[in-house]
Amino acid sequence: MQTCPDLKRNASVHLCVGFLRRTNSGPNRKMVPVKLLILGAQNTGKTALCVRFITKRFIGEYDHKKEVTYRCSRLVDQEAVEIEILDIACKSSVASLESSIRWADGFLLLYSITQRLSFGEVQQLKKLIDQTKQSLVVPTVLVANKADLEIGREVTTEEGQRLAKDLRCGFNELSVAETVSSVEAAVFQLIRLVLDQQRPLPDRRSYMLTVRHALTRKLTRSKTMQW
Ligand SMILES: Nc1nc2c(ncn2[C@@H]2O[C@H](COP(=O)(O)OP(=O)(O)OP(=O)(O)O)[C@@H](O)[C@H]2O)c(=O)[nH]1
Repeated sequence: MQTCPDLKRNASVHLCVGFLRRTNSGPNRKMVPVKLLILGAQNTGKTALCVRFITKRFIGEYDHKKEVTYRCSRLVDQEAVEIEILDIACKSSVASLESSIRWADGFLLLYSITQRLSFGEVQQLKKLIDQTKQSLVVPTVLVANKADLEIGREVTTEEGQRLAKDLRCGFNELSVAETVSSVEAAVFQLIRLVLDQQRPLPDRRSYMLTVRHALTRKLTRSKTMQW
């Protein structure tokens, strides 16, 4: 296993993957910014997931003292997306946690299948997210990590699926250590949820026009009746 003690030493890490070089999108193409926050109990693999997504490598141990913002650019369904993932310090105050929640557009909620306590913690975290965001729909994906440690499993896949349904989240059970593709799939699923929420409703304009016409007709009719 490789160690990476410096990753959490810098307040912000800029790991920009060469997206523009790999695609035919020109430099003038407008990127959509998407801000993600990864949350979960200690030792669930939050930093490992971020580093895996950004670098495709699994690094065993990290220094956990400071928060880190990971940055990269990816194409998601032909959309150029500028991604920021905030991995906060494990001993953050509630005030700083709430401020990070306000900053983010979407949330990765991580628990470890070998740690039942971490499963309980994601429920508390989702409650705090909903209270802080005060929005009916908050893009969130629940990630059950360490699926390679079947022998130490304390949370079943069905329990994870049920919780995701209750919390109205996406769900992925995976092993950051074993597969990079499932990590990418989970992050992309969240990005899609964020992009969907940011897109204007396709029929919002026509709906507004319909309402306007109906109101105009009603006003004209009532005027006619008055005269
Ligand atoms: N077996 C296994 N170990 C993993 C997996 N993901 C992470 N780990 C290990 O779990 C430990 C914790 O991972 P971290 O990424 O440091 O966890 P964290 O949630 O960022 O921890 P804190 O910053 O303390 O909250 C490390 O030893 C990782 O190597 C996985 O999928 N399988």
